[in-house]
Amino acid sequence: MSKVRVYDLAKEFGLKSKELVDRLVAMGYPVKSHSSSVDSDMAADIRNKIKGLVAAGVAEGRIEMRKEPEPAAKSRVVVRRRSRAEKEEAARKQEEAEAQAFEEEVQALEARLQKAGADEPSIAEDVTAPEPSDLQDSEPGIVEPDDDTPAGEQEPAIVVEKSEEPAEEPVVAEKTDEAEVAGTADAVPQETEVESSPPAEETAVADVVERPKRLARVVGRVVIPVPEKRTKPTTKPQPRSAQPPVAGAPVEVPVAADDARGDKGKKKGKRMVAIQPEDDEQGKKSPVKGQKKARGRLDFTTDSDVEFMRPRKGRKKRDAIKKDQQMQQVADTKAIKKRIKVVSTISVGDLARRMGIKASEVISALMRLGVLATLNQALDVDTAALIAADFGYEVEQAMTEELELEALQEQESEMGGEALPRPPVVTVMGHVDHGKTSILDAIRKTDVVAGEAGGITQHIGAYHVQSPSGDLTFVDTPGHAAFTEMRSRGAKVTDIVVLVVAADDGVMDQTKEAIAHSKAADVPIVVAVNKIDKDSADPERVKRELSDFGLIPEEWGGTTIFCETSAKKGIGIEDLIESIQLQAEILELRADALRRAKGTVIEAQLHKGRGPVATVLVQEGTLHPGDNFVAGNYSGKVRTLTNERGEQVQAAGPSIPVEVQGLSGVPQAGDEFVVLTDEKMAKSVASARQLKARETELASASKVSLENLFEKIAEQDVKELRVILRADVQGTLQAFGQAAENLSTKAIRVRSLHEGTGTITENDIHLAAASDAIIIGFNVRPAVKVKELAEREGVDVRSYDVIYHALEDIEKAMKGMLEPVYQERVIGTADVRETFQVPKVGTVAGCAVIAGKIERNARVRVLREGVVVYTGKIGSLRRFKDDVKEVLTGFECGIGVEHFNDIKVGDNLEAYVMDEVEATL
Ligand SMILES: Nc1nc2c(ncn2[C@@H]2O[C@H](COP(=O)(O)OP(=O)(O)OP(=O)(O)O)[C@@H](O)[C@H]2O)c(=O)[nH]1
Repeated sequence: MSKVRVYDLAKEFGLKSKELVDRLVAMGYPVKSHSSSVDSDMAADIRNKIKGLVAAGVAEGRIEMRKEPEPAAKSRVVVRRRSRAEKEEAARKQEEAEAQAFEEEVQALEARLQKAGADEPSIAEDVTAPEPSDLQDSEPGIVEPDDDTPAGEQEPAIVVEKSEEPAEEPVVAEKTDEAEVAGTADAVPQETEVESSPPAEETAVADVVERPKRLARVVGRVVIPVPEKRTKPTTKPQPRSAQPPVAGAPVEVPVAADDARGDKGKKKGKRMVAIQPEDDEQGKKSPVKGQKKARGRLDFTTDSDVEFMRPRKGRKKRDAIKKDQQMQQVADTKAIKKRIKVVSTISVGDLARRMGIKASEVISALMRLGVLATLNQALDVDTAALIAADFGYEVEQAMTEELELEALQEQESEMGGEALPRPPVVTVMGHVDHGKTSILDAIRKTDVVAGEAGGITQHIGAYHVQSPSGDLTFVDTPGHAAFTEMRSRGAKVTDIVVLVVAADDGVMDQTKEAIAHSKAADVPIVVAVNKIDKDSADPERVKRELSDFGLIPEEWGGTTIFCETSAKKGIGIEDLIESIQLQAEILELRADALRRAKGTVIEAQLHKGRGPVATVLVQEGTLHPGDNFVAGNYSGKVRTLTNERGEQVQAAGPSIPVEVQGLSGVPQAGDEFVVLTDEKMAKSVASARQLKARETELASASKVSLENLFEKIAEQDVKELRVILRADVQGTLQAFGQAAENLSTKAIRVRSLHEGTGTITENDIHLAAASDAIIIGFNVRPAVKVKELAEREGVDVRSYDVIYHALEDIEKAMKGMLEPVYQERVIGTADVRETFQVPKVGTVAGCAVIAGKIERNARVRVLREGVVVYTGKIGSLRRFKDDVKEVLTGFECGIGVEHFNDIKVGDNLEAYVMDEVEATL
């Protein structure tokens, strides 16, 4: 009997596989995942039932989505929209409830308005004049009756409304006659569109809903004290009451309108109007006031703005208040010299130094506040301010640029257009020679565009493939080290990992590492069992082996998609691409293409002729030439955008990688790339970041270590102690892994993130740094380079020779009782270049000191390929024939190791001393 896969059924109905699985499970069908199979009878039965459901869903979707009719929507999309429609419905109801509350307030206010005097213009009178200036000012008019002051004195408040809340203006336009409103250029038609979409009876309700909300906000605004300086343009609001324009007022309005059009024109249609206002909103530093007004007006014309304008306005208002307060403070605080600027955190030691007092005094002050702090502990601005106040200092939050950027990002995500499906970003990983490159090549061959244009001509670290089975973007980083290094910089670029495993070779070391790295990053894996064309291929074995790592094939009841491929013969490549798309569908990858671009630097370099260039993967929005941006610590303006085929492009949307020219420096892979409103902002954010980078370097972020583990548990910073294990033999790993996990308590779980035999590698350090893990090695020692990296990254690397000691240390650390009395300090490393047999003495190693120094009295470890083969003391240290006390880097010497004669050429000798460590508080 033929079998049908669930995802094929899903495709038939245009449903998402996940959704269909959920439905089928709810209906009691024995399916587990999208690739479960059902026999043809059951499939027919399902088809019947689902047909009915989908039809109902379509109808429902249409009814609910009448506001946003979309031509030729597939039934699959309709089902998604249905749930959105439900959400909208809920949101609408909530709004109505809110609106009712506002309505009551408004009624009360209107009653007061009537009492206050008939001479003031009513709302209706206000809006009879269709001129933009009238529209702008009509809202403030509502509050005038509350104020008994003459017109001239009321105006400052009105001016504030105009400059702070321009977006509200069309609210009143809504209430005006349609014919008149049509005259107000671009501001109104779209607004009308929004309001006109609901059925006729709802429109009336909508009016009621909208109006009181805005009135209520206006009332709130009047309460805000208006600073004196804002009384300047007193004449502006006068034409509001349909009087002949007074000098000044009409000037403002045309400027506004012109600006709005001019601004649009400038963008040459690059961005849609929905984006435009955001652009402008950020232009708050703009010296031209009129511009701001125009922007506000534009804001409101976008149909989707109605929802999100409120929070933005709130923020704007708060910002304005904050600014005013800050300005007042400037005058007040000039007298106070004792000021400390803090970016985001300051260490206890630093704070003490800046106040010129002892660190212990700061620590005692913190204790009085109930905070137990160490010298290097970072204090946030608030805590630092509290402590500093005790000593007569003020702490000021520095780097407002970064905060502004945060606010901008928040706004962007709030206001953007619709989040639409985007292509998945894929990284291919696997063991050496299992066929990563071959699979990538095979996939690239399916690219329809590259096929026509002569293929991918340029290596830019990431490329986009448009295959008939769907679009994909590959991030072609060299292995998982780069992948994890980027993650350690906070960048999440990859959506899906394709794990290539050769069917004739099975799971190997790097396969395991790739699994560990993907899991730590929480990225789903699609397995490509490659080389199935080979006689020795055994795909079942690969499945069995991968199951041990939690990658269980769907046919065995798991959730991992396995594809059998032969990159060489082009078998299964289409299936692989489809599976990736399927996984992407499950992840519901979406992005808003209309907002300002935001992405991640994949790689960057200094090019001889072109200066700094960076490959950027756009993750949100659309990037255009001319955009001002900040990438890591550098700013810039996009000069050119180049795709993977070496062609210059005018736009790059979500999931599209492009090479960007126009940077002021070389950012790092994994740095965030954000488009900002203007060059000035980009520059100030970049310089603030450079400052912060310097500070952070000094404060060196505290990662988890056994020493600070207890502290971190107490602060609830850490819920699990992640450990990466390395040992000389497999048996130790198993024994320790098990015993360590058994140490888990309610407060903290011990979790082994990755285990491997052999020496500690740079990859281990990257993984530990990105995952906040510690590294424990048994009889293995990291190489000098690896050790330096660990120091730079602040990763705690501990070496033990007995499992019991390691377990004891972890247990003590968990209880906060770890008090190291002695701490090992490596003082130097030497390479063994030759060996000599000296009668009565034994083997002497002819060495070159490659790092630090070797001291006669030091202890020494003999390492062979990173594995400790002996630990003991230095027996003799000679330069030529003389006994010496120490030998420095770059010099040669003879070293004898006490009671050890098995030294071989190529061994490393690591000299170390044990320092006594004072017990910490
Ligand atoms: N028979 C067979 N050979 C394959 C297949 N895929 C790749 N190979 C061969 O396997 C070898 C290694 O393939 P690569 O694609 O270079 O493997 P890789 O994983 O990228 O290797 P590294 O870049 O060294 O990590 C090459 O000789 C390929 O021709 C396949 O499907 N079948």
